[in-house]
Amino acid sequence: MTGRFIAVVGPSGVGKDTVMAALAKADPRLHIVRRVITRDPEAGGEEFDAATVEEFNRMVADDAFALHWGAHDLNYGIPASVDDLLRENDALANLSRGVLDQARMRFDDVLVLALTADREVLARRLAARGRESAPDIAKRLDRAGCALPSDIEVITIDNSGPLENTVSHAISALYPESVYR
Ligand SMILES: Nc1ncnc2c1ncn2[C@@H]1O[C@H](COP(=O)(O)OP(=O)(O)O)[C@@H](O)[C@H]1O
Ligand SMILES: O=P(O)(O)OC[C@H]1O[C@H](OP(=O)(O)OP(=O)(O)O)[C@H](O)[C@@H]1O
Repeated sequence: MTGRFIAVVGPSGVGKDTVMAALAKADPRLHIVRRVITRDPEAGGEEFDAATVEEFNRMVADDAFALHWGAHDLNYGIPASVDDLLRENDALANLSRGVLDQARMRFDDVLVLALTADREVLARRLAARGRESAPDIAKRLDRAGCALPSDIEVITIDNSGPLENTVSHAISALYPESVYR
């Protein structure tokens, strides 16, 4: 594998999916990993493959996932086919902070892109996104302070400001040797 597995992490509403989409649009070296989620296929937001809990459990039993976890009463999986993508490309995956240690064991080259924003910004963005109910938003905000492992390479970027700033900062940090824009 020559590509890097770039785990995009941060609290709910910080902008992980939005930043990933903007990064993939801005730089052809970056490819988004499409997740399998036990979420209503009509829920909106990121593009994902919807599965029922039964289908998801079958995929776990069949070793179809490189990584999988549970959060927000949902199951999430990174398909094992990510290995094909990593043969030639860098891959961006929206990950739980809770599976970073597992990611490090599963992939040769893992880099963490940690996005941050103030709690007020998170609350405003989650309300504006409109995908979750008020109690679900409150639960998500309660996880905003979740810690990262200390012994892993992390690029931390504040996404409180304009998206373009986050994108140019991230690309310079991911490809410091290149002037590509
Ligand atoms: N830099 C930004 N400036 C303004 N709004 C943003 C920015 N980044 C993300 N958003 C908005 O915040 C909301 C949450 O973003 P999303 O990508 O769904 O976050 P996450 O995947 O981390 O939960 C979305 O409505 C998105 O359009
Ligand atoms: O353990 P944590 O680091 O808190 O992350 C928990 C989950 O939250 C995010 O999911 P999802 O993209 O569904 O939620 P979000 O869009 O609200 O961030 C992330 O991808 C994890 O699946």
